[in-house]
Amino acid sequence: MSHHIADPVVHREHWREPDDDQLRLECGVCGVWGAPENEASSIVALGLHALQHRGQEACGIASVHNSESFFTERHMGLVGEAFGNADLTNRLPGCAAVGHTRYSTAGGSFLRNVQPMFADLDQGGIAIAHNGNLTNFKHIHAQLVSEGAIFQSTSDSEAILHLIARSRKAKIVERFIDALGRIEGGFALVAQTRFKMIGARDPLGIRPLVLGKLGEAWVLASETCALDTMGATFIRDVEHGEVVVIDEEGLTSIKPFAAQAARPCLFEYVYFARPDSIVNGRSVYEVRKEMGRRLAQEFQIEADIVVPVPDSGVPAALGYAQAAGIPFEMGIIRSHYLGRTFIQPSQASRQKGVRMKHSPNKAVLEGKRVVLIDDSIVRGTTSLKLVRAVRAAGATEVHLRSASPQILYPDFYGIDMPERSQLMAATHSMEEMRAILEVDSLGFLSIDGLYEATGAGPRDNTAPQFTDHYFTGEYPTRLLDREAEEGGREMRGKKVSILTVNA
Ligand SMILES: O=P(O)(O)OC[C@H]1O[C@H](OP(=O)(O)OP(=O)(O)O)[C@H](O)[C@@H]1O
Ligand SMILES: NC(=O)CC[C@H](N)C(=O)O
Ligand SMILES: [Mg+2]
Repeated sequence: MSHHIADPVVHREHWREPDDDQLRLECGVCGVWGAPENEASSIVALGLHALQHRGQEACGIASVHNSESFFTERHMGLVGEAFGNADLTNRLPGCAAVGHTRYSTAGGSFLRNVQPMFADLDQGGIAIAHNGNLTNFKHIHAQLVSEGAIFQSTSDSEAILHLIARSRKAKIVERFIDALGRIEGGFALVAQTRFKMIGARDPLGIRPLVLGKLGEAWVLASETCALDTMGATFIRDVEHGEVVVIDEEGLTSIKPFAAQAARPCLFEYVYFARPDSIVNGRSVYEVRKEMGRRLAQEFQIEADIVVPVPDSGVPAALGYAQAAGIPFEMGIIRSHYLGRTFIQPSQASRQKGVRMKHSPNKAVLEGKRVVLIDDSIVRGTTSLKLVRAVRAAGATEVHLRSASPQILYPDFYGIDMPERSQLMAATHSMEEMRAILEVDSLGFLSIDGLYEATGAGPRDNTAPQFTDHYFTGEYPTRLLDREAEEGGREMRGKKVSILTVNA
């Protein structure tokens, strides 16, 4: 028997469209507790605007009114379209609210997967917003479904709600923590119950979460740039493995996991976070500039101009230009009217998208030897288009530099990084890449150069300061679902070779 439902993917092999394998962004989460009457949702909407770069697929806000009623709105599309210029005081009333801006990593892009997700528990409602990806979702899902759970979505985040609902503990915070004990992977969570806001970060702190204050109100957000937009003051990072509970009593910090060293995600510095954010105490802008400076030291080259691939390549190019003493020029102009990643369902339309997003600036490129700087090269689609465009605009030489090392391995913690077969550096040698990208020379920042740029010193190979699995293949956790697919092969801490890399 078959019946039509909007999302029939749960029991299929493909958890997303087979061709939908673009490097995607992250989700953004934020929440406020104790805001003036009916203002919480407007404050959260501001925070979500600032976190738009972390996800452009969908967004939502859930508010709590009078510690009694929950109001939720979930929309496909951008925050501005959903919540901009609107009076939210009636639509989403209350002094507490939580919000989410989504890029899917588990489950397709449609309304039932949009967050915050809400459940009515026996103690009252709970709304949760999740940034990250659970590495044991399929395992938990199979177990819950066999016990009779009925999932309303195909998103991994819903599993957390089921686990909270099924916990035998008495109190909501205990049930929340009970659920955290069952999930694995990367997560930054912000939840609202009738009386409390709860924030949590995974045991390694892979995903970011910061705490702030706005007058008397407490604020949680993925990045400090959201605090700035909301008008809140940064208090501190939520620590790795920490649960913060905010209610009438104030803030309570709980450390429910076995203590271990933090391993935040290095890619927040490379690409995800907004340059004006402070991540793990370091300015993202400064780190990116330093990546560029180190890139210039690692590869010295004669050139006339340094050109960034906007947006995220800009600070590294600035650092490079300053260190190399070569003028920085905006040789590529980026359209303001296209999203950060112009996701298209096919490779052909993706290529067209890259063409629409960036245009060469002939006036500065003509007759010049160009160093082109991007933060990362994933599939190579952006690079090849731009190299051709820069040459067509009259550049005499093009030297391409990536301000991060070669991306060789997929991510399972909230970055929708493609499989190795799609990653250019995983399937080609340096010389092959140079030839395919049609550049005079090609260079990638070393892993130590990247670590140094963060201010953390060189990579400590026995206890790395960050998780850098996309560069090294060393995953900081076990990967239950993936390991099951790989026939039970342990992947944690190992150099994983799913496909052979050409030297
Ligand atoms: O090798 P590729 O598969 O083409 O992917 C790499 C590109 O994707 C990212 O930019 P994106 O367009 O997502 O965002 P940005 O505008 O913030 O740079 C990244 O900064 C690279 O430019
Ligand atoms: N990028 C993310 O953090 C996504 C969150 C969640 N896994 C989802 O797919 O909705
Ligand atoms: Mg880019």
